Formats: sequence, structure tokens, C-alpha cells
Amino acid sequence: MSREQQKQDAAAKAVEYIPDNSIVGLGSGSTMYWVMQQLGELVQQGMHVQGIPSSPTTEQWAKEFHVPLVYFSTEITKADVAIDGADEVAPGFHMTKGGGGSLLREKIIADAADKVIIAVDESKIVQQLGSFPLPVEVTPFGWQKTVRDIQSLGCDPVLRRSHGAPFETDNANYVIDCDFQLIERPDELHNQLIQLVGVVETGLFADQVDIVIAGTDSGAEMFENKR
Ligand SMILES: O=C[C@H](O)[C@H](O)[C@H](O)COP(=O)(O)O
Repeated sequence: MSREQQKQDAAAKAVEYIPDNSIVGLGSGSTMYWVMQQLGELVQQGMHVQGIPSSPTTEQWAKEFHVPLVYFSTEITKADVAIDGADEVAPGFHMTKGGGGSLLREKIIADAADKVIIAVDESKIVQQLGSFPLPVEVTPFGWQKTVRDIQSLGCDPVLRRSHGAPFETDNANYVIDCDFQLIERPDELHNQLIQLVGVVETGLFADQVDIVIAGTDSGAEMFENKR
């Protein structure tokens, strides 16, 4: 079965966790395309949801599939559920996210949600985080100094570029992709990184996930984080 089909299967299962009349945090990435397509179908069948998009691309897909949108405001500070993808998922529900650069907004949405559902294809399930370089969002000002500070934590940090220029997040920040090889203690690493001046957020998500759904050749498998 293709990776795309696995993502689609995981997305189809993930939308089953969205209650009617709910506010749904919408993550980013290619798996979210399928989530938006499936959610659009449910909306067409009469389901009432309002989605908070984490990126302009997700917002555009929501519009394409007629999923009503809502935005954070003084009245709207919570979501009933959030659905998102991931770059790596390890035992203990530790995850790496931010391959597309949306980590900060995704983390805000996950934090605002009562329940977080992650939909991935099988290739994202790993024994230990680290093969996928960890995205770290940093301020453009002084990014060279921040890179040096990150390097002292024992990784090979690289400024993400797009068309020759620094890649800019939706928050006008930069992303440093940090190759730590193996991340043995994700919590500890996140705490070390987030304390560095200039680091805005890390792509390490821990204890924020309730359910992981992995598309596999034999169908979608569900893993529940009983926290
Ligand atoms: O910044 C991007 C997000 O964290 C995505 O959720 C993550 O990169 C997974 O994306 P995809 O579903 O395309 O593999």
C-alpha cells in the first residue's frame, strides 16, 4: 500500500474522533490534506464544526473543502479536539514536528485542545527520535549566535533555506534543523533548547498527544496515550 494511501486511511480514522458541534484545531502538512478532505465530506453530510487553521495552506484546504473556519480571539481560546500529522512518533508518545515549519502554531493549537489526535503513515513510527532533524524555530535577529548555542548542545544545526534565502515561518521566524542523531531524552532536550535566548519553540512534542493513528498495510492502527 502506498504511503499516501496510509495517510488517507489514518486521516479517515482520525476524523471519527471529531464530535459534532465542535471547534477543531487543524494542524499542517500533507496528511492534513486528507483530513481536510474527509472533514469536508462530514460537513457536507450535516456535521457542524469550526476549524482553527495552523497555517495558510491548511486554511486554503479548509476553504477548498468547505470546512467552516474560526480564529483565536478573546472569546475563542480553546478547541475541543486537534488533528495533526507528525514527522516522527516514538514510544512514550514523544514526537518530532515542524518538517513544514508550522511547529509553533501547531503547538499552540495542541495546547489549546482538550484532545490531540495525530494521524501518520507507518514510516513515521520510530523506536527513538532523531533520524529526522529536529526543527527549532528561532528569531531572525542573532540567529547565528543562537545556532552556536544550539550546537553546544551536541548537534549539527543547519539554517533551513528556501530558494536560496532563509526559510521564514508564518510567524516571520527562521527554522534551524538540528541533527542530534539520536534523541534519548526528548523532555530534557526540549527544556535545554527552550532556555536558550533566541529559541522561540522546538518541534519536540511530549505528553500533548492523546491518540496516534498510524496507517499501515493492514489498515489504520490506533494507539491511546492513557495520561
Ligand atoms: O510543520 C509541519 C508539521 O509539523 C507536519 O505536521 C509534519 O511535518 C508532518 O507532515 P506530513 O503529514 O506532510 O508528513
